Amino acid sequence: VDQLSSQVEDNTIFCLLGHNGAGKTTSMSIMTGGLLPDSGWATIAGQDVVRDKAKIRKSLGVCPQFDVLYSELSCWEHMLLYGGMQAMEHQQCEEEARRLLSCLSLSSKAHQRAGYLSGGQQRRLSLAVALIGDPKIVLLDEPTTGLDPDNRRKVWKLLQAQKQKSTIILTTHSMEEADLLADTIGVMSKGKMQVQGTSLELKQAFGTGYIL
Ligand SMILES: Nc1ncnc2c1ncn2[C@@H]1O[C@H](COP(=O)(O)OP(=O)(O)OP(=O)(O)O)[C@@H](O)[C@H]1O
Repeated sequence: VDQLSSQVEDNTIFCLLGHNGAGKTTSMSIMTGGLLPDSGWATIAGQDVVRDKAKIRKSLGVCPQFDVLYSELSCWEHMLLYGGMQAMEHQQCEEEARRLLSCLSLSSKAHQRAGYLSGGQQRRLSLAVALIGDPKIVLLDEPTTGLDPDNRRKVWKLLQAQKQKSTIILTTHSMEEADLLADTIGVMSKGKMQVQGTSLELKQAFGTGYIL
């Protein structure tokens, strides 16, 4: 990642769009504190991602590119565990867990162990875990990869509603997804941010329109 400079407004969705190897996950890892930048800096709500990592993590929800779930814990137990980490009160945590599992069509799997879920179900559980407790900032690395069209739409609906409570940064390969969800789109290639703007601005600048 080279000379990346970007700013995301509160309660908006920022989509980082780019091909395989563009540098999206690397950028996300720097924001979560998983990777140290060689130079430069990033702040979340005014706090430095390296220096104030512990403080930032309290207001961060993360869905990594590859699901990091506990195979022996059920969906429900995952929700309670992560809700607890967000210091949610028990009853509120249960209500929120029920709501999120229902929005992501996982209610019938609530008491199934994560190790026995399908790939798409695990992906949705990873997303539910990232959203519980309404973290101020939500970082989602390709949250809809591997989902069927119906579930992808459910995720889009959930994220659009979540915007009222969180600022969301997500990576995707899908132009359709970025177009539908994003308030601002950043297009990355070869480690650099090539262009940023709203969908309309990008279409006006680069779109050729349709020829019938
Ligand atoms: N730990 C690492 N050390 C060295 N190079 C790395 C490391 N991790 C990733 N890279 C390289 O950095 C580049 C960007 O990788 P990154 O995972 O950020 O891409 P991406 O945009 O998320 O791609 P994808 O869509 O395939 O997930 C790739 O060329 C990759 O090989």
